[in-house]
Amino acid sequence: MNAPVVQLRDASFGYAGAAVVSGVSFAVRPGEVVAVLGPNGSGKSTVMKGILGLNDQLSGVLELFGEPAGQLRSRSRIGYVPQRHTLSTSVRATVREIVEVGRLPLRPWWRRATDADRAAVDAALAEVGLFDLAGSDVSTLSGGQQRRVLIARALAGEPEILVMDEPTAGVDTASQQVLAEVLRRLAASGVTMIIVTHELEALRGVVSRIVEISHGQLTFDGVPAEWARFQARRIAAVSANGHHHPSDHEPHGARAPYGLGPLDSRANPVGGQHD
Ligand SMILES: Nc1ncnc2c1ncn2[C@@H]1O[C@H](COP(=O)(O)OP(=O)(O)OP(=O)(O)O)[C@@H](O)[C@H]1O
Repeated sequence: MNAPVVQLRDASFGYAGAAVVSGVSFAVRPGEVVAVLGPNGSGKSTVMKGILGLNDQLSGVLELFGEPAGQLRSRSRIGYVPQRHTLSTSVRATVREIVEVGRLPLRPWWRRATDADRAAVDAALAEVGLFDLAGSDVSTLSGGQQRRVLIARALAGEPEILVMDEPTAGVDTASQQVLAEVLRRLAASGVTMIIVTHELEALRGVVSRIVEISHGQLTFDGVPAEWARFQARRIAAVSANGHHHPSDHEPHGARAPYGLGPLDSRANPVGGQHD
């Protein structure tokens, strides 16, 4: 089997020396599409930023492409689509100009764009269905279209893995469906992806594995069918208890995702590790 693209072993990540997530172990293999689920504030973005080297790794192991992350020579091997990020309406740039930025890490600053750069930008625009809007001012695009511009910008760097933080959040249902279709096409063409999401339903058929982070810990790792069984057991546990007592550890206002009751660590089946 191919070496994992991402391998975490007992890893802890946080900010200013304080851990937000700890003891996280999972692997992402080539071609896998891993959804990262969990309640608000549970640490999903922190894990993503940890993989990208954007916060503190406090312990454990992070390997990228089979090597310790610190030895990664080219960050462009990882494409990142940040959270809840649309392009400012004050940006005066065309769709193509924004997507071209995704090529910059691949070429020295003094070198003009080559045919290969232009072809990669064209391919990225086509991949997200924005080729015909390449000359449009990004400020005239809808929120969903702007998300697709950001995905194209990441794809233009021809990354070996795409890390996306809530790519379908905050856009209307029709745009969400278009975005899901883009992700479905990318998945079908073998692109490895890690997708933080609250909208698993929109990504049905795209996601090949699910990882759940709850209260800074990994609480589930398995295929979608196992997740469905896990959720069914949770619902049964809630029904058996009659009602939900929020845990003392549950942050104020936090809810179990998808309206399925408390995140009950007793039902935790972590163990379907793929490393
Ligand atoms: N830059 C930062 N500095 C310090 N603490 C942070 C920083 N970013 C996030 N945190 C804290 O880390 C915890 C987890 O946040 P994180 O954004 O990883 O959660 P999340 O699961 O992605 O949440 P959401 O679903 O709301 O995006 C929160 O308590 C948050 O306040």
